[in-house]
Amino acid sequence: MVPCLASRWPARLLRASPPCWLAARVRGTPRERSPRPRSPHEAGRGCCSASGAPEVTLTPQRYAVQRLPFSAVSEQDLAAFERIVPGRVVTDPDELQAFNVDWLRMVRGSSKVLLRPRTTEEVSRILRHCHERNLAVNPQGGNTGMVGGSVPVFDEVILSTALMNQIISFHGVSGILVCQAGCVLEELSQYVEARDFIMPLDLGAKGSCHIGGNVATNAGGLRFLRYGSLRGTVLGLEVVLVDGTVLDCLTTLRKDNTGYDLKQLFIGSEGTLGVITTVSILCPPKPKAVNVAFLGCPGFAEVLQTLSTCRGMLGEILSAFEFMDAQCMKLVGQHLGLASPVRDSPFYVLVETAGSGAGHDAEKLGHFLEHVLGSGLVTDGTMATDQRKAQTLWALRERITEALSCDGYVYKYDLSLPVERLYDIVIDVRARLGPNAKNVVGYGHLGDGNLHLNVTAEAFSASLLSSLEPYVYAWTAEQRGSVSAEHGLGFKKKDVLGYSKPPAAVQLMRQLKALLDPKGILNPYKVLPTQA
Ligand SMILES: O=C(O)CC[C@@H](O)C(=O)O
Ligand SMILES: [Zn+2]
Repeated sequence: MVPCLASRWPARLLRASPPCWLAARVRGTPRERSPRPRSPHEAGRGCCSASGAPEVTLTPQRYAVQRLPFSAVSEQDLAAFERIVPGRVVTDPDELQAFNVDWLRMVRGSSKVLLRPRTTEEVSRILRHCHERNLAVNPQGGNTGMVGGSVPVFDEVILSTALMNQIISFHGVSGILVCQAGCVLEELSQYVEARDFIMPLDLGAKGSCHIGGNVATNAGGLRFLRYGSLRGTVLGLEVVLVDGTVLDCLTTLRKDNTGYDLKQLFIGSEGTLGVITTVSILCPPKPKAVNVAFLGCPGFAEVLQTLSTCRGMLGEILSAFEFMDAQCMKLVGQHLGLASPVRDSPFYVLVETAGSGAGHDAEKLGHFLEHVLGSGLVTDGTMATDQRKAQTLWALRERITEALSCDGYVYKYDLSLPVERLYDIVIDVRARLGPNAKNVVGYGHLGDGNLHLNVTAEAFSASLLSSLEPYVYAWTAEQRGSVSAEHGLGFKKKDVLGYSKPPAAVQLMRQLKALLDPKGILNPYKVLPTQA
């Protein structure tokens, strides 16, 4: 058994933490949420022990990366920070540990200082100081990213948005929410749901992730199929530029065609171009009826036909279409003790509908189920109309990441592929690795053409990595897919940008970076490929 160390979390997260066996990171209907997501290493009945796990290897020891010639934080800098954010400068190494290590415990920096501003003005003064002093800065939200973008690589100053957690306004007719970047997604969900709206995005990490981090990484998640990308639902942003300038593009307008849409530069830029401090976002009305069906399919061809049938028969009420293979299901059972109500299928799909008429939706779903069962596309299935059962079904999908982390070292790939080829790469990689891998699994947001290909092994192995990379990236590029569908590039994927973007695009990205951050102090070593 691979030991999973109970990871250290920021105090607010630990306070919110229920006992691990209770804290099912379930999703269910939009009405009720789990208290917080857990690190895979503090979760999972039976899989995690609090002792015996090795310290996470320092990033520069595992990866070839050289510290850039930034200044080191001095006593004078600490005194200046103390004047800007009095009592909110953290230098205690024990406290800093959780902020230096990523959620998956795969990368570790060695920052000596964490700053906790409350206002845009404080962020502006911090950045102005760091810019003048040539100090590198790592903006950090809930630290739930998957690609090592949210923690320092070396000794960057960590700028946490955790205390920037105020809701500024909510408009009950338009559904437009304006809030600070450090608001936790789940808390925003609860706030707008009490007013009959929902957030346009939902993620397994909702209990910890910050809306500013979601926007900075253009997070996808479970509602993408229905409500689309944050690039469409974010209406405005306030961003602090590297020299401390506050860029107020915080419009709440649905339509605004005046010049370049500057906010799009910061959405998905992972904190490398500016620090997002306030977000204006459009929330859809809360659906009145939510149903979840969990189905077993005899093959991937049938999964695809079920998706087409779903689109045709459920139309406007379809709100999620997720798939997972039998290996995923085996791991959630083995490591988390979750039993699937549908068994012995090579593939499973989770279909969610969300609409405004319970009777109408149930009738549509009923006809759909009758059809897919009758035609053999689906061999077995179960349906939930009540919230508790729906949550249990969602947990089978949402907790796969956690189960994988309990299985060993995980090599993660987050690919956009044409749906008809989407599972071929899983079969291919499984054959390629043979017994060198423990498990090779495929799951993800099939409705969005997004595969999560994950490979587990007892421990990190450079030779296994070399069998996977660049093979997986080249395979994806051949299909004109994306090497990062929704997780971003961060530190771990920055050098594979070229598989999804042409040299001219990468060059333009470098020029934008140089324009907005000429000293390169904002989240360095992330997003853009290392230059020779
Ligand atoms: O762990 C992963 O690879 C995927 C995580 C997340 O994007 C999900 O869809 O569950
Ligand atoms: Zn995902």
